[in-house]
Amino acid sequence: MTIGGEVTSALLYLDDVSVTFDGFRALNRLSLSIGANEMRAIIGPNGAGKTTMMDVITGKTRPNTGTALFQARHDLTRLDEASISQLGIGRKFQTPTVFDMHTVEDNILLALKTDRRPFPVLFSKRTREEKERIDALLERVRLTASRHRSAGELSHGQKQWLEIGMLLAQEPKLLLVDEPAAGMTDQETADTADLLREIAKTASVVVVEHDMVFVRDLGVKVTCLHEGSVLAEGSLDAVSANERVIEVYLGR
Ligand SMILES: Nc1ncnc2c1ncn2[C@@H]1O[C@H](COP(=O)(O)OP(=O)(O)OP(=O)(O)O)[C@@H](O)[C@H]1O
Repeated sequence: MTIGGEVTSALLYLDDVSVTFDGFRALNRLSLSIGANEMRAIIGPNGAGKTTMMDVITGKTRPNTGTALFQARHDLTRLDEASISQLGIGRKFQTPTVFDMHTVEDNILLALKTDRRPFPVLFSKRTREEKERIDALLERVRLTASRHRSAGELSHGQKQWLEIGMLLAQEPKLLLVDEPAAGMTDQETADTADLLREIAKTASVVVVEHDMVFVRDLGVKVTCLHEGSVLAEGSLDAVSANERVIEVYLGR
């Protein structure tokens, strides 16, 4: 493997990655790189390989062939999921997984601690530093006013933000977000785009999304996947005008 400029400057570098399930190629020689503090939107029809790509990055799925490097030196194809998470790669699945019975701020506190057993964490004294970090994270995800409510009472959009706040507590260098706008109101969708843009000032963000209004709002480079490879990449306007993209995805 040659270590060229693109490899060394990229935070995430995928090259020639293939994943086969029972003879079916879910990823087909996929190449993609994400820079530091870059936000990228990934679009594409159902079955294009978007989830499988995220699974390769997080170590859930091993590629049959190809290169997956983080910070030009960590070979993601050889690390397990826990090690990859510790490198600073966080993943937000489509359905929020927060602790409904606990308050919003306790959810953030649980995410801050490495000891995740709720009893010792919630009943131990909070340090000043922890309080400040909780305040800052709640502010960031727009939940300061809801801090004492139980997470189960939040709207769907607020639960998504809480989970993003819990991921931010781990200070990720790369955040993978799967369809954050699904099921959100128009206002929540617009607020989520703002939030992700803010996050991208200090971390890289990969957003898989079908909602084109939201993708336009993000205002970032777009990659369209199809049949496990990159079909088109560039500005949303350029990608949307691509005839193949219209044929396989947008024009449906
Ligand atoms: N564990 C698996 N075993 C067999 N086939 C799989 C497996 N995981 C994914 N696939 C297949 O691989 C292809 C790519 O799936 P993937 O979930 O990555 O697509 P996607 O772009 O995320 O689609 P969607 O937008 O519907 O979530 C699909 O045809 C899917 O059926």
